[in-house]
Amino acid sequence: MVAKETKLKGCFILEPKVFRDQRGYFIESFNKETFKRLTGISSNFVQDNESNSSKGVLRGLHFQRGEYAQAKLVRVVRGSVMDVAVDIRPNSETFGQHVSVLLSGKNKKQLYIPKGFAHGFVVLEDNTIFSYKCDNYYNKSAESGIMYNDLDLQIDWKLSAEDLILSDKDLKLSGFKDIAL
Ligand SMILES: Cc1cn([C@H]2C[C@H](O)[C@@H](COP(=O)(O)OP(=O)(O)O[C@H]3O[C@@H](C)C(=O)[C@@H](O)[C@H]3O)O2)c(=O)[nH]c1=O
Repeated sequence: MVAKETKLKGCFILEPKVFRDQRGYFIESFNKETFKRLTGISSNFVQDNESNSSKGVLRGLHFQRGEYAQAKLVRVVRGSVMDVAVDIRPNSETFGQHVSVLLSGKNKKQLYIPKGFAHGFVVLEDNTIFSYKCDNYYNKSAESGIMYNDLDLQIDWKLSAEDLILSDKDLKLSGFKDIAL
């Protein structure tokens, strides 16, 4: 496993070592000790999630408020996405900035998104399986989000707006300036 911090402090791209043989491949998708050694972060993941999406699906930008905030370790098992993490930590030097990373079943990259970020992804291939760990439980009443195309965030989602598929909930999210932090 190798890890590299992004321009956003505490947000890391990780690449597991891939063991290939005649049967296929093997990776350690998460190892608490290795993760701590490479990032300095003592993780305490308590929930694993998985979603399957068609090309054009955009999920996000999501976060949970206050004490329910979640750090996430995200990856793609099959297919590909462009994954986006937005720094919404009010006192951060990079407040409002984002990183975009191509995550795919092929490159096996992972993104560690600390608490205090909004997260979303756009799916680039049909039948994409997205898998992630969270260090806090889902809490419906603490759910919040930012509209994916907010002009202040300037995120290039790669696909044109008419090809995107969003949930009704995500189509009603707030603007970046209107989120209560
Ligand atoms: C996220 C989540 C959803 N659900 C339920 C609620 C709802 O009925 C159904 C689908 O939920 P959503 O539409 O919120 O799923 P989705 O849009 O995939 O939400 C996810 O998006 C990405 C970008 C994230 O960062 C995640 O943290 C999460 O917010 O699943 C849970 O039971 N547990 C969970 O942890």
